[in-house]
Amino acid sequence: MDTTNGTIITLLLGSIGLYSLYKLLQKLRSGDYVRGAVVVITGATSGLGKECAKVFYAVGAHLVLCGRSKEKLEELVEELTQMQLKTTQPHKPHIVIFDLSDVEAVKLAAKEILQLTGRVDILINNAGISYRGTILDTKISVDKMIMDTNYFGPVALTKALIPSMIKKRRGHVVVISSVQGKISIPFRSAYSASKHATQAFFDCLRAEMASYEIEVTVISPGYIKTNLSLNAVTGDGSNYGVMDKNTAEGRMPEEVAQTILQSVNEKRKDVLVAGLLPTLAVYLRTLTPTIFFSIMAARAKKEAKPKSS
Ligand SMILES: NC(=O)C1=CN([C@@H]2O[C@H](COP(=O)(O)OP(=O)(O)OC[C@H]3O[C@@H](n4cnc5c(N)ncnc54)[C@H](OP(=O)(O)O)[C@@H]3O)[C@@H](O)[C@H]2O)C=CC1
Ligand SMILES: CCCCCCCCCCCCCCCC(=O)OCC(=O)COP(=O)(O)O
Repeated sequence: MDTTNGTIITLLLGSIGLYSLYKLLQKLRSGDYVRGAVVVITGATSGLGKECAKVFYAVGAHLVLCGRSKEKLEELVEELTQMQLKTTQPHKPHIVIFDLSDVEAVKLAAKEILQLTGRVDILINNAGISYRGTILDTKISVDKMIMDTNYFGPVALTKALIPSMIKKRRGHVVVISSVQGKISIPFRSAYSASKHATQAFFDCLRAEMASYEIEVTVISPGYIKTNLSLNAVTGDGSNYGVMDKNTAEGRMPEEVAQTILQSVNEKRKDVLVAGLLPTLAVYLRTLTPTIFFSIMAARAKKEAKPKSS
């Protein structure tokens, strides 16, 4: 081995060593960020929200679990308190019940949260509902319901809680958007619009909060194996009630919850949690929109149900 090769190998090993040390220090420091932090999670009754509750509880967060069903939240608290934890002092989670689509109920819930805990360190806006339908056959009341739940609810909750973060000059707002917050696919108009609005609002919030040391993380997952499609609504407001193949074959919610914890620890700003095709689709939409629009039009044509007359 000549001197040049030797130097290159030494530099390479040195860099790997330094990088590993940096990652280790980051991991050690990040443990403190969530341990003991008051973490509010919406949509904790099911799917991704429930898994976030488990993952954040396991690292010592002081949870406030939000949802519409008291029974399901109480079951989750029971499940959490049965968990064998490495942290010495687990905090008993609080539960707060409200419907996110009702802005007045959201404001009251925010007050209740602050009365219970005195502060919020991390807010995870996770709850959401999806939809299946054609634009022409979808009632405007359904468009509004989706926007109320997926957009105005998280916006109202964030607005009500963020002044308490500003006072403390500490806080982190996370929102679970979707790949569909970056690209629109056919027959998801209301859902996709609500997620695009979410992306825009929280990008703006990030800029406005930078001077207060408040972090904003937008998470945009691809398909996750949850009840999202089963709970989706159709254009007339009825339940869709189907476990879609894409959803059933999606990522496991516990894996996505871990990514969310890591993103919070690393104070990441915008996180796409998706496979190759959706990721390419996001780039295609930006770089060559005409091609993307043609692919979507072909998809709409292929998936459209034939009209009976
Ligand atoms: N699963 C997927 O493929 C993907 C999901 N996402 C997003 O992840 C988030 C979590 O969804 P996921 O876990 O998959 O789906 P689930 O249907 O399993 O969970 C949705 C959660 O949102 C709650 N929720 C719905 N409507 C309301 C409301 N009006 N008020 C209060 N809570 C409400 C539900 O509560 P309740 O039990 O009361 O119905 C439930 O806890 C959503 O924002 C979704 O858009 C993003 C990308 C992909
Ligand atoms: C150079 C080659 C580029 C090829 C690009 C082809 C484009 C392929 C289209 C891919 C579309 C991906 C859509 C992903 C949608 C998604 O992951 O949504 C997540 C959700 O929020 C799921 O909600 P839903 O209610 O729709 O189940």
